[in-house]
Amino acid sequence: MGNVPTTVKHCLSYKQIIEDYPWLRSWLQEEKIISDHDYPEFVKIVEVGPRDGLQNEKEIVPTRVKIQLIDMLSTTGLSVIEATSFVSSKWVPQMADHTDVLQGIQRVPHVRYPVLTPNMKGFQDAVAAGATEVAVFGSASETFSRKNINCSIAESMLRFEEVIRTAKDRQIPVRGYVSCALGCPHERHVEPSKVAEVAKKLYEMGCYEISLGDTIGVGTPGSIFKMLQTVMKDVPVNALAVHCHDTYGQALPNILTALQMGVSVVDSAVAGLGGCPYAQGSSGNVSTEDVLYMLQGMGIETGVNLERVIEAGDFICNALDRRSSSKVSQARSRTL
Ligand SMILES: CC(C)(COP(=O)([O-])OP(=O)([O-])OC[C@H]1O[C@@H](n2cnc3c(N)ncnc32)[C@H](O)[C@@H]1OP(=O)([O-])[O-])[C@@H](O)C(=O)NCCC(=O)NCCSC(=O)C[C@@](C)(O)CC(=O)[O-]
Repeated sequence: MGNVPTTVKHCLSYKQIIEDYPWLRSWLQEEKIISDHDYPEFVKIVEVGPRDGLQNEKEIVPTRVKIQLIDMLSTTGLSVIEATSFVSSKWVPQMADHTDVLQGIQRVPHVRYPVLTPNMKGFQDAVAAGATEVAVFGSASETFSRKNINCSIAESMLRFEEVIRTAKDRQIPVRGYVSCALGCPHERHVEPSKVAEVAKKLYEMGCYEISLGDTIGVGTPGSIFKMLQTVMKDVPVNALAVHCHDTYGQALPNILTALQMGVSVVDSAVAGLGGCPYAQGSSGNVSTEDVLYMLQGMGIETGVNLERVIEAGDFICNALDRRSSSKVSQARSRTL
């Protein structure tokens, strides 16, 4: 929220005043009365651990473990937990139990459980299994699109169009992903204009939110700034989310940059699990615990209980017999 003196904060709706008198903002910033950045007051966390976090695990994680993880996450205050994906089990064996997972979890009111659906088959299977929200996933890189979903970007858009249209008829919300938004494991550089083009198409087709994925975690505050600046010309900022992997340790600074630009939806995975099976060498997602700790420190609301997320992280790390990638979780276990 920035550094607003208590008197200003308490006696006036300063945000409203700044909206009514935009010239006041620069004066307040120059006088250091408010921060140079207008951070969102609330950030929605989209927990992708059970899907993005687990899809790349070599050993098949037992279905009951996935269900327990989702059930634990459901008690943390998270409002969105991506549960699984309805993709080919030949391509991603770890997600073969999608129906059992979706039907086995205890759904908590006000928590949404979206699932990935790359095409009509995935969509139909997901709906038959009880999905009430889905996500399509495209790419800004032609090569990654072919390797990940076995079709060109243009073909993927035709597939998604059908999924989105059918979902709309059934009043099922659709989220859209754009992978390789800051770099591709095959083509390396990806032009921000290409990211904007794909994001715009998904948005115009009816996706309510577009998640921009740094699939291989190569982005920096400099590159995410340029990419978001370009995308924001075509898609309103309140429809954008960032999805950062932490390969180069840049995920938190990248998220901070996105927040400074007005983005208020952040994807993250409990315990920093994850990696994409079609992006060799990329590391896990930014950990939910670390994002929450940063947001708490900035006074930004999320509605999510950090301690409970740490417990869910401990549970899944024990089940996988691995140390959490979350710095916050590691620090907490050292100080216990
Ligand atoms: C997209 C497909 C399915 C196309 O797969 P395909 O082989 O090109 O599909 P096809 O239409 O040619 O059909 C071939 C066979 O697959 C079956 N099939 C067809 N569709 C489905 C389906 N939905 N579910 C189950 N089976 C399916 C279909 O029935 C047929 O079966 P057969 O007759 O040979 O027995 C395949 O390429 C696939 O499953 N890819 C996996 C993609 C994936 O899950 N990637 C990881 C997630 S993306 C990601 O992690 C990035 C993200 C989102 O997190 C953001 C970021 O980090 O940037």
